[in-house]
Amino acid sequence: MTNISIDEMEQFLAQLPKVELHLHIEGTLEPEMMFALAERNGVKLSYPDPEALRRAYQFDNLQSFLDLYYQGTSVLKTSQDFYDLAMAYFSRCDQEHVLHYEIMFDPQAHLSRGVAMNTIMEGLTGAMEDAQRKYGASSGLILSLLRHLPEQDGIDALLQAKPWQHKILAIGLDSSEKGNPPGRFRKAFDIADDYGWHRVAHAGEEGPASYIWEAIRELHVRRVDHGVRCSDDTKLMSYLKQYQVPLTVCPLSNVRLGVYSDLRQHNLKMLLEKGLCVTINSDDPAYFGGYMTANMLAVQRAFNLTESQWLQLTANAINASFAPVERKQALKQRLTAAVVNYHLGPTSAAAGV
Ligand SMILES: Nc1ncnc2[nH]cnc12
Ligand SMILES: [Zn+2]
Repeated sequence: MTNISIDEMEQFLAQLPKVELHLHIEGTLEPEMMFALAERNGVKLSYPDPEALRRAYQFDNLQSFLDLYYQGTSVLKTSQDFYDLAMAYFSRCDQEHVLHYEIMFDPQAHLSRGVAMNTIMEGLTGAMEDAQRKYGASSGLILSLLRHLPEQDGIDALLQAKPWQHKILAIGLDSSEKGNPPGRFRKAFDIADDYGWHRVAHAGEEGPASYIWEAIRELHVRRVDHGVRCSDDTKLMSYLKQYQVPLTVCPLSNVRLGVYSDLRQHNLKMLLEKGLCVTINSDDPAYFGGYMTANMLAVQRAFNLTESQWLQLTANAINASFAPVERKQALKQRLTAAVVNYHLGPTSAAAGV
């Protein structure tokens, strides 16, 4: 490939088909929507307006973010609220050519406020079905347990999700990582196994590389959310490479939460070049300053990746997804067609060149 300019590379990234595998739907709650839902539901917020709230988004670490994130969920009360929240993200995905997304939700953050599992699930699944019809996108739901709470609280949430088990793709594990090792959630993950779900967990975001091992060995996770601390352990890096265990890396999140002081210090390029299955994701875009494309552009500005590295990152995300084989094939075809189209123009792509 010939060298292309920074502007051309940014255009290339903007039009590239994308797959997002690490996204908390509650983390897409933009301040404007938070205020609109607060008004609709009679909830009082502790900031005067969306701008003041946005100014408060200065985080020292994961916990300082989570404190605001959980406060934000207080405006989500009805199925319509969950529907509107999800639909806003899906519409954004359509604009950014995100063709497949696997979204996490935190039921315990809502059940504890008296919002029923049916309310959450009706809203989210309704939006997913409409997004499939309207945009042709495919999606999946990951029920994520809050690791700062006792395992039994998570098990109770899982039992309430049983009637919805066929609408959920995977179990996840998130929230405050330090001091909350994955091994504590073995029984909960066994229940998810009985439901036929896949398994993922946040590990090695702020917590040590040993939590990544633990998530793999004790929770049998199929992919690791974040996982960037794997670079502290060379044996672990070799394992992740050998078994192509996907890492759902979230660049802007890692900088906003102080995991890296600057994107140029991030290890994602090194991990990619060593052959690990790295993917790029947005985590909580309303809080961290950007959705998929913004994350990709920030990575490009920091690392000046090649086109083939971007194709690798996207192929990794397709392979790492829980989409059915036929859908993965269709996504790969869309990726190839978009690249041909970008370089040779739409006629060539349509002719199957
Ligand atoms: N980045 C993150 N880490 C852990 N838990 C989360 N919940 C929402 N975003 C999270
Ligand atoms: Zn996350």
